Amino acid sequence: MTAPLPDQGLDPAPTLSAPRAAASPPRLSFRTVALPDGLVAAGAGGAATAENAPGLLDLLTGCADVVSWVRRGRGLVGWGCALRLEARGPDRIEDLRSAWRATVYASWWRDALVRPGTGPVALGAIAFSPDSAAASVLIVPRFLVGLDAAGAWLTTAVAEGEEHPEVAEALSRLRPSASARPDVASPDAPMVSPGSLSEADYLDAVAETQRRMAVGEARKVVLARDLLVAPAAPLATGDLLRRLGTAYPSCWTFAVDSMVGASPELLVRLEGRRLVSRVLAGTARRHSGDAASREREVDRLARWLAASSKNRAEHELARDSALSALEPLCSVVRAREPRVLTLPNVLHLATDITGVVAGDTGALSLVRALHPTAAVCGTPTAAAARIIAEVEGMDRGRYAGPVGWVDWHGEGEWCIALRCAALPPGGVAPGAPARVFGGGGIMPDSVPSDELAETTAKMRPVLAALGMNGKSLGTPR
Ligand SMILES: C=C(O[C@H]1C=CC=C(C(=O)O)[C@@H]1O)C(=O)O
Repeated sequence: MTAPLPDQGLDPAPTLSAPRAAASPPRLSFRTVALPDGLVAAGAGGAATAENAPGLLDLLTGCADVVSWVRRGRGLVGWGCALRLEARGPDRIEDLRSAWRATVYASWWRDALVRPGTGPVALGAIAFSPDSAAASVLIVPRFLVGLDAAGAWLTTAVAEGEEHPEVAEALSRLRPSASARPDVASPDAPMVSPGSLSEADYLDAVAETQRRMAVGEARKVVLARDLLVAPAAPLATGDLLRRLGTAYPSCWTFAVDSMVGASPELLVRLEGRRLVSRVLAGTARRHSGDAASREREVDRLARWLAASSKNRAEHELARDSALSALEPLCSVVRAREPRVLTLPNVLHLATDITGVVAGDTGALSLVRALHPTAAVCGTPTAAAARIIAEVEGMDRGRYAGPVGWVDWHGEGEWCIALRCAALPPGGVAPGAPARVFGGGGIMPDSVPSDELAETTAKMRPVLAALGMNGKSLGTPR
């Protein structure tokens, strides 16, 4: 008998509204067990190593309904859904936080490892705007495999009273299914069509935003656009993730509720009482070329970026917004001097922040305080959010919202959902396009055509994973 695909044959998950779950929490049972050494390996981006053990992202080969949180080959991947909590509106983050807390209190678990990511864990994706039609969600996967420096584990989640699957059965689901199609890149280019705004509309939106900034309405506004991209052949979400993880190993390769991407921006990680955050804003676009010219280009761009007054001012506003959100919740918080972060497609100005939280503040409370930073909204926040709503012409859904995971005592790791796409249910295929997002901070002295090129450069990770080659991607200006 062939093993079923990991996301096949599982019962549909119960979906609960977060306020309902907070009032009458579901009772779940979790079980975490250590996995034998060598079963899963930490390949660079989550893909197989020389020893031939599958990487975390290899476990998702051919799968559609998956969750992922992988960086440098370590993290969490899962499939199936034991519980889905949903929230909407201005209180969506607090509603999810209290529903998760109530669920944890009502649940039971066995976890001999007690490490970050073991025991009860939920992965979440939160809408950028309180007015979004998209649900903000926390998902408890039925099977979750984790890998850290000390080894791998498996957590299973079932309703109270149900049997946990045998470890052997769960392990059989870990092996990439023999029936899964190998990930072969299609020779044909994907179909690309404009999303909510054409390129010309986006340039108009930038001009309108700058006009409003000139009369003092805001100092910085982050504007985004979307593209609809359908690959030439069906592409499993797991395969898309593996391509992202391999090309962008230093980013967080995420998948939650059909939002997939490789984000470089850490909104907040809370471990014990210590937090870490990495604010990104200010961008230089990389071009292609041979290895030597790429190296020279990185040096030149890094010097240019560090000296650019427009990018420094844009960065400072994002950094200040994160610091002022964190300060009231921390007994101490410190920011380093900005540095340049180099990624395969772009360079960013980056500020690393560390702190110690006061009281029993959890990761979701920090997320609520931080979102939206001026890296994705602007300054002042309310004015920038209003301009975005009026000028951008689209519902961002979960793009630019928080994405990450939270554990049983409120610790976890959250990024901003950037360099990402919203996939149709069931995954991308010809006729079923992904909605790919890219944005950038507009300043009074921004050059609109540069901002447009920057959005394309930021879409490159996902466009390339969807099969657009260098030529069809164009050379960013
Ligand atoms: C809004 C995005 O990027 C943000 C993060 C880093 C640099 C940014 C910038 O330079 O504009 C943006 O603030 C995006 O990737 O869609």
